[in-house]
Amino acid sequence: MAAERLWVVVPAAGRGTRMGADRPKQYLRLAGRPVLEHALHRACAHPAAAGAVVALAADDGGWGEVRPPEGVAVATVTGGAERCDSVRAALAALAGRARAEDLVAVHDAARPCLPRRDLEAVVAAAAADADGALLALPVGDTLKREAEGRVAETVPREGLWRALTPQVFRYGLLREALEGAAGAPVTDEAAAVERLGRRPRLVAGSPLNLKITHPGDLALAAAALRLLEEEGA
Ligand SMILES: Nc1ccn([C@@H]2O[C@H](COP(=O)(O)OP(=O)(O)OP(=O)(O)O)[C@@H](O)[C@H]2O)c(=O)n1
Ligand SMILES: C[C@](O)(CO)[C@H](O)COP(=O)(O)O
Repeated sequence: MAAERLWVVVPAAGRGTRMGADRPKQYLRLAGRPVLEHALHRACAHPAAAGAVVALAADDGGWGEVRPPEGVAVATVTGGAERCDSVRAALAALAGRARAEDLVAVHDAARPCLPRRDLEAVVAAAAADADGALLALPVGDTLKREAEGRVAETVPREGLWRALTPQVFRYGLLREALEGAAGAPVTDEAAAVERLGRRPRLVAGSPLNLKITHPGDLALAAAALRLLEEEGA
């Protein structure tokens, strides 16, 4: 990859309500360290990483426990009501430092098990594609739509993928997309970019890169992290 510059944005301003823990899930412990620390370090483990911005809740009480990644300066910004608002705030904080042609990787604080090879693959894909790229997984289960606790319909799964993160785009494109999507119900960066008529590339990622969302996910993430660390991945 030519001499690209990569900025890392980590939205970490959520409440983790679906987790139902005694603190926001990004501050639960995995291998003795905050979930957010694992996610941040793994998202910054790319040689082109020039800096990172982490979006925190206004009343965040845990950031002080997070050790900074080596060799990557990390700034913090106050996040917003929705994930897209937090990412938008982090992008605004990069104004004046990030050039329009720089790459930005947005990675959930709730995804602590990002394999290095997946980070490198999605960044390389975005560097080679003007529409950007995101890690994703093809749906492998039969999908049902629920209504009142029963099956309403079976949803055809052909061609369906689950979006993961990092999602990687050129800074100028991503800022334009998210500014233009203000108020729209976009739940990931790709959806905002798609609204501009772009078609980001899907990069098959590891199922270990799960988002800690529900109570059972923490144990899964602990097992996934052990696997990654055993493999040196
Ligand atoms: N206003 C928000 C909402 C979410 N996030 C971040 O976006 C990521 C993915 O969001 P999600 O899994 O939905 O986290 P929460 O919103 O905390 O979870 P919940 O919906 O269960 O409250 C998380 O790292 C979360 O911290 C954020 O930065 N700002
Ligand atoms: C960005 C994301 O992780 C891709 O699957 C997902 O959209 C986050 O959604 P959430 O509802 O904010 O967890």
